[in-house]
Amino acid sequence: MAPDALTTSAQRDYVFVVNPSGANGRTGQQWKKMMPDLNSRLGKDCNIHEALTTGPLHAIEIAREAVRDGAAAVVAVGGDGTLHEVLNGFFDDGKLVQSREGRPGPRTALGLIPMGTGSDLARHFGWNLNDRHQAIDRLVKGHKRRIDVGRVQLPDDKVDRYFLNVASLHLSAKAGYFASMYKKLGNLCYVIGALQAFRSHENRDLRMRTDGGEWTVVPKVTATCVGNAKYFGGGMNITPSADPFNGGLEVVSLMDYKWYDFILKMHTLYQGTHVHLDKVTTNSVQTLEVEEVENESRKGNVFVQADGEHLGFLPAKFSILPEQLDFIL
Ligand SMILES: Nc1ncnc2c1ncn2[C@@H]1O[C@H](COP(=O)(O)OP(=O)(O)OP(=O)(O)O)[C@@H](O)[C@H]1O
Repeated sequence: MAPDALTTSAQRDYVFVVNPSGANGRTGQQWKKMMPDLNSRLGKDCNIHEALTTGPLHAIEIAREAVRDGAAAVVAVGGDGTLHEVLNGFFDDGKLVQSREGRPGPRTALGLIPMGTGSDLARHFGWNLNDRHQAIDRLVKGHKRRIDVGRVQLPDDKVDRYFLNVASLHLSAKAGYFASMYKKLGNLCYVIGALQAFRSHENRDLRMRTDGGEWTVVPKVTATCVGNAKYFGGGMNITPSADPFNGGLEVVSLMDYKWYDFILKMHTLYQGTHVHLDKVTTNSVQTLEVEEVENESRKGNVFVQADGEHLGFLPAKFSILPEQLDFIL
């Protein structure tokens, strides 16, 4: 990774966006422990910049500034929520952010040191969770691959949102919304979130269309999950055929699930075998649009999430943007 003579200083900048509150504060502690090793192994070839977030959405601003400055890489240090925010910093006003001077040369790459509660993207790649030596090895090797990015558009929200893992709607999105309130309890937060979401849940008929085709009414939807990668909810293999390098999204819908279905079939969600069951459909798409059925009395309360972050409510459009970024593998 020796810098060549034409490389500017900014093009050697590695900006680490650290959420000190991630994983109930463990991210901040682990980050401090790994700094000496990181400096000694990466510091001779790169300028290491540490940026601690001060609250929600701050990581978006830090990442956007770093990309504008032409940094070599922006590395999210934390969970999927921090990665989600850093990813969103690569985009502005519906487009990829360009470096200020439109400098030729290497584009800013996206990296991840997974230190969150769920760390579901790390599971997709089979990385050891919270293994800081392995994470530093990856950065030192610097192997990159163009990765697809998922996009969610909510008409009421002027800002598009981007995701790497899984976006979803209805029960799973509501469960994620509640789970985020119980992160102090570690992975148990997902179980409590699901129980709380179920209390007020009702399966709903929803209108959907894929790839700009005909609208159809899908009956009694419990949850629809749109995967760029496989995992959500701290290890559920919800979209088991999803691949962030194949230019498509895997859509999995659970229909007419009752509370006891989750108890009896929970293990299939972790194994990824639920897609072979009745009441589950799976589909490979480029775009999916979903809206509520007209004339329903209960409107406006179908939750939408991406990468575990609550985005809002239906209607929503999900699409794939192939090969958007260099991702450090
Ligand atoms: N300094 C901060 N103080 C409080 N919250 C923060 C801060 N910085 C970021 N956040 C918020 O913390 C949330 C969760 O962060 P993160 O994803 O890193 O950890 P996690 O939730 O423990 O892990 P995972 O998402 O993998 O389950 C994000 O939604 C982010 O907006």
